[in-house]
Amino acid sequence: MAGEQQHAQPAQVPATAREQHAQLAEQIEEHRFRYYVSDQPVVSDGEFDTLLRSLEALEEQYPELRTPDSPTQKVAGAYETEFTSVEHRERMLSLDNAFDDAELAAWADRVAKDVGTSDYHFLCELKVDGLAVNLTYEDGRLTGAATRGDGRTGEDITPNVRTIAEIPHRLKGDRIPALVEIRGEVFFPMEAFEELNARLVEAGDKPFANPRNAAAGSLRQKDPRVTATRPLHMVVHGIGAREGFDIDRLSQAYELLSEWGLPTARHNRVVDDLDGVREFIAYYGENRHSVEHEIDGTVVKLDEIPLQGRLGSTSRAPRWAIAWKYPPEEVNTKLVNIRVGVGRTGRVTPYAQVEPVTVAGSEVEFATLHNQEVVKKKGVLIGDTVVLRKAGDVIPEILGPVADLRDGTEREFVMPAECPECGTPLRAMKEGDIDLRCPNARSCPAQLRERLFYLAGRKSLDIENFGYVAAAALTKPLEPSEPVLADEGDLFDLTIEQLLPIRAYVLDQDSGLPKRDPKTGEEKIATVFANQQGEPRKNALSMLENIAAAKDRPLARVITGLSIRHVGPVAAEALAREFRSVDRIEQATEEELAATDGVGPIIAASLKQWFAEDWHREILRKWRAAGVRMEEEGAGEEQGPRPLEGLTVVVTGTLEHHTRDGAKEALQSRGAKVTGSVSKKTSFVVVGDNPGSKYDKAMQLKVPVLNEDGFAVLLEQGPEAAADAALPTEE
Ligand SMILES: NC(=O)c1ccc[n+]([C@@H]2O[C@H](COP(=O)([O-])OP(=O)(O)OC[C@H]3O[C@@H](n4cnc5c(N)ncnc54)[C@H](O)[C@@H]3O)[C@@H](O)[C@H]2O)c1
Ligand SMILES: [Zn+2]
Repeated sequence: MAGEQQHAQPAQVPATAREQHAQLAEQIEEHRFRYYVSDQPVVSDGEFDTLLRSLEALEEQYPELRTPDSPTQKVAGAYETEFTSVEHRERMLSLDNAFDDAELAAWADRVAKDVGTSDYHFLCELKVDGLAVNLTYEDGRLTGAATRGDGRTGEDITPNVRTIAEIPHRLKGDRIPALVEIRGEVFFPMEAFEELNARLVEAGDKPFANPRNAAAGSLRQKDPRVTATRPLHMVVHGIGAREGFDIDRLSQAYELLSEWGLPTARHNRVVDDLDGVREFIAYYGENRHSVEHEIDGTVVKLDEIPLQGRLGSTSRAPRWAIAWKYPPEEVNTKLVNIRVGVGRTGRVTPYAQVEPVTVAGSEVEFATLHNQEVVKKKGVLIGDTVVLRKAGDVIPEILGPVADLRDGTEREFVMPAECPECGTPLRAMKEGDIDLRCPNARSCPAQLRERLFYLAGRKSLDIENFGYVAAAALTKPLEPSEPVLADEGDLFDLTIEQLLPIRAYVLDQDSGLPKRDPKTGEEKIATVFANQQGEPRKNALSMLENIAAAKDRPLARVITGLSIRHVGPVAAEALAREFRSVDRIEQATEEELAATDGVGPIIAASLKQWFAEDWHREILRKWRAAGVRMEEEGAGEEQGPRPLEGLTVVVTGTLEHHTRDGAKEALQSRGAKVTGSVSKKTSFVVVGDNPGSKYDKAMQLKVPVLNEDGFAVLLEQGPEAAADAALPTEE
């Protein structure tokens, strides 16, 4: 017997290991209590799993420590709580995990060996991140609902579960069994999470750290009326005890359950072999966020129910199923500070600075907080331990605080009254705006820096060697005392002599904060444009060359570079196309601007406001004097004729001698309008290779179709000659 063995060789387990085991076990039990009973865990799942794995490793080394009451051997959750306990007819188990492909393959091998047939299938399911519940239906009526508890006995939460709209009080259809236990996961939708926390904070209650805790906390309410106000959902993922209901395959059972009106999963897949399983795992690893609930892994099950019985279960988990965990997207970290950043348009946004952590494969130090209202709604305090989430390519965000770890030193964030970069008092620009802005648009170093960086970027003038560090050095140097640029007006007149003496912080583009030396921790300062001998750096010289070359960029890019609110590349393109010069945009009335395709009233108003500022017009004057393009070639009355004026042309398919944009520009510069869809009003459709449905449409509507040769005729000789060169239309 195990007990006797322990007695026989007590010396084999060193006292330190025994002590370590006891300590770990106690910690784990405490975390489980916080997780399953208080719904307020203080460590992340990842940290918890690490503790549990350390315990397992210790027991691997000293098997005597693996007693039946070790946390590794039990389904967690046997606690005295305020709910009445209720016995499950069949045990509710946990799941064993596979953390890599070898563990998954080992599980599949064991199944193959023990199952005694080669005729079986794997059912792949998503692992829903919520809390497990058991529903008991007798003669089709919901007669009880319980949490998992220790797997044998759970908490009676029947009145609470009855408030969940998706869960039928009565099963519908025929073949309703005398008894069936339904197992599933209750979850809280991510979209509703922030709103719930906002409500809790406003009422002076503790916010939840993440949606999983919100689900558990909402369901396990003393007053079911509170549960009723929470948007809980459920996904069914198993069956327990049953009478008068026999079925061969779990996947088929789900179909039946669905007919009875139960919320079954939509993403399950039955596969023949391990490769099929791997594919499913890989697919949802990539598409984790295409699902309506949070998932923390996938669950692979033997689909044949009689074979499940043959494999049986351990004290904690079935042998016929295994969970594959995806890397956690949530970690706990300390909210060191809430800072505010100033954007290109002066918008001041708070963001979180956290103790650096690695999550979803990258190191995170900053997370967005959007605005001061969001900070309040999330209920986070500076100094809190917080749950940080980094999902895929999405910007890291803070979900909520771990309120149970507060020690009273945490403090509320107060939105500063003044711009952190230039000291100007902040204000909302319009009544009802949540966002505060720095009104010092012209020379606020932060705003000018962001504008310059944008102007030098891909979407605008695309100036190589002109990056964030240069933009910062030109606008907020340590030396000389005055920045070289007070606004973007003098950009094209910069000289190397002006640049050489500049010393400035080397700024990080994501945070706008000085980068630090990894060794000393000191903020980096550099003569950005000169080397140690005081000679120009190569980058500085090419930056100046590239600035000069940028004077000749197309008009639309110049307009984009002015950072006029709401005027991005698309609107700039529309403006350049319609007005063909900055002067004409300035002279146009608001109505004319608003009537332009792709512009509209908001942009029109914004343009009018922009041109009303003296310093803006001064920028234009200086740029013009420096030789920056202010009009499209061929613009203005005195310029050549517009031979294609009045024509509407569609270009489709791949042309040999023109890019799509090139073809468009060639047409537009001659006055034609280029559109994306063919109608009766279309004058010509230009087709290249693989033209697709637009070609068919043109044929249908008998719109003249030009191949590339015909297109050349149109450009060179005009519409009449082109009509003769059109392809024959089928009758
Ligand atoms: N942060 C903490 O302090 C803390 C404490 C305790 C536990 N935890 C976390 O809880 C989890 C461990 O809990 P566990 O032992 O219940 O194991 P588990 O959650 O890893 O797996 C078992 C559970 O998965 C659920 N499940 C979801 N989708 C399923 C599906 N399609 N088919 C079958 N079951 C499905 C079931 O409810 C089942 O009970 C870990 O993620 C752990 O990190 C965290
Ligand atoms: Zn400012």
